[in-house]
Amino acid sequence: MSAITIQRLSKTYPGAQPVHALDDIDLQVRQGEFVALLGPSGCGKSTLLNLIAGFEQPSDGELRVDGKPVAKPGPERGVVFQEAALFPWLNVWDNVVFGPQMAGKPKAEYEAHAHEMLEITGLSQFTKHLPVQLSGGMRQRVGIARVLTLGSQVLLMDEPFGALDAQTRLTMQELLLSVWSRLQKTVVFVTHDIDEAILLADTIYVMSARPGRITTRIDVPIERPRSLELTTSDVFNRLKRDIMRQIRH
Ligand SMILES: Nc1ncnc2c1ncn2[C@@H]1O[C@H](COP(=O)(O)OP(=O)(O)OP(=O)(O)O)[C@@H](O)[C@H]1O
Repeated sequence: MSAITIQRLSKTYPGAQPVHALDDIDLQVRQGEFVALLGPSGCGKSTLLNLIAGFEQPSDGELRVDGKPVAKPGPERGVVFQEAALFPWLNVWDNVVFGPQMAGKPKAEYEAHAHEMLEITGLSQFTKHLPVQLSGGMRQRVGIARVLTLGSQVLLMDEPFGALDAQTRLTMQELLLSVWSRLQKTVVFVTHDIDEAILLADTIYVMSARPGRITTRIDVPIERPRSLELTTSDVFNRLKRDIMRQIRH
């Protein structure tokens, strides 16, 4: 069974001038697959992600995660935004365990897991730091550790590295590759950066604007494990040229 099944999905935002944000979207995401949604600003990438997250409801069509229709947000679908919305008065540890604590889980059920997720995201030495004491990249790591600690099998990432400087962005892409290969989560990753999509994803869906549609599906024919050096290879550049051509069309 696919982790995410989307069929003939459309979304129109109502209003005096309704916005037809998505039209006739078909998409299947396998368990453990890394999918990138790539397209220009306004093509509906965030709308699609918000529908999968359950923040919005489709106007038409079907959307299932693990076979069940999505009716509302849930802990099995963790969302990482461009800015990690951390509680500024809580330290890293308390931010990361906030979800399981609020869900009333006993410490024994989440503590060891939270420590492991903090280790995987390189935060073990920073558990007592407040968000204000961390860089943007470190705050995003906390955001990722938090959804991993929640136990979400599906990670929905909306330009999570879009606000970071170029160097930090590369470090975070490497971190995400390593987290993904260790934990085999299903990831839907929104970006308008072609390099980022090729480096990270198994499959890239290219979207066009107004109304947002999927124009092309690309299987990234690059073996894993992947590293940043890939981005200067011939196969990478050929694929990048192809995608740029398709986006221009
Ligand atoms: N809540 C809303 N109400 C009305 N229109 C909306 C709403 N959210 C998004 N839209 C519109 O839907 C269209 C798609 O927006 P969306 O944010 O999904 O695109 P995007 O591809 O993620 O863009 P960006 O890369 O700039 O974030 C845009 O025209 C946007 O203005």
